Amino acid sequence: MSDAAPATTPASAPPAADPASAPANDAKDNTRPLVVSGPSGSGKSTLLNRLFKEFPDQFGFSVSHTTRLPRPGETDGVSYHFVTREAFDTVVASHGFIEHAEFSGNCYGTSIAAVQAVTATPAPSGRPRVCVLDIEQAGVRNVKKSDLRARFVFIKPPSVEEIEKRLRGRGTETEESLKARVATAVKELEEALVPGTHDVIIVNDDADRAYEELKAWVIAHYELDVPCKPVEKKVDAPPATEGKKKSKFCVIQ
Ligand SMILES: Nc1ncnc2c1ncn2[C@@H]1O[C@H](COP(=O)(O)OP(=O)(O)OP(=O)(O)O)[C@@H](O)[C@H]1O
Repeated sequence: MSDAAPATTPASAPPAADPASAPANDAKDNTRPLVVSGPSGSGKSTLLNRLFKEFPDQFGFSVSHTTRLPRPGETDGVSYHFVTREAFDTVVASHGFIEHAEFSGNCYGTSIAAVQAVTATPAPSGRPRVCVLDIEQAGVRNVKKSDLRARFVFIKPPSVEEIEKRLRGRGTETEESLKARVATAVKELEEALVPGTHDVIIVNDDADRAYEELKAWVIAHYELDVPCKPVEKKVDAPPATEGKKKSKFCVIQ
């Protein structure tokens, strides 16, 4: 892969000159799921964890379905929707899953209904929580076919070599699974970089810089409560108004 690409590549049409005539597609809408995809090792979890930490309770992952039995401490409807194979197959047959797969004899799936349910539990502001989908390319294609009206962010690694290095460093892969992930990454990158596939492409070369890019993009497309940071006092700042109720959050509109 080339290192020459700009850090952030708007993958959609350029913005309209007059904001008043901006397409409705650009309006902030928390009911639109945020799809974050990218090859294994590109840094999706790293960036999303930072986002969730900085904006607590304002994002949510959907609850997946599984045919495996609950483990001690797991709650149905919270950890997973624990279902029978028959019930799982019914959802498959009705095209109710965005993505599903079988691992070690158990089925797992992300349902469209579960994604929609996330917005039903509002954020502390009362606005809908933003449902985040961390999915693979096949899932991205299915979301595009659905009525979910999602927004698509692609996290691009600086190079395939860097993915391999990071996955080795993460220490979660066997040599075999590592090779498989790298091979999949090459294919995913080819497909994902076709213009129009994603709304924005963020190159995760430097985690701090990539996070700032992601955060700015998310704030521009969703209504979030931004926790206020203490502002440094300026010498000529006007005196604070006494008795005024202070809010914990600044709302970015
Ligand atoms: N910009 C970066 N520079 C260096 N290392 C990074 C960077 N971003 C993430 N990493 C590291 O790379 C490894 C893979 O990151 P992460 O687990 O976030 O990837 P992922 O895309 O979520 O992967 P998977 O799809 O397999 O879950 C982690 O060890 C993480 O700490």
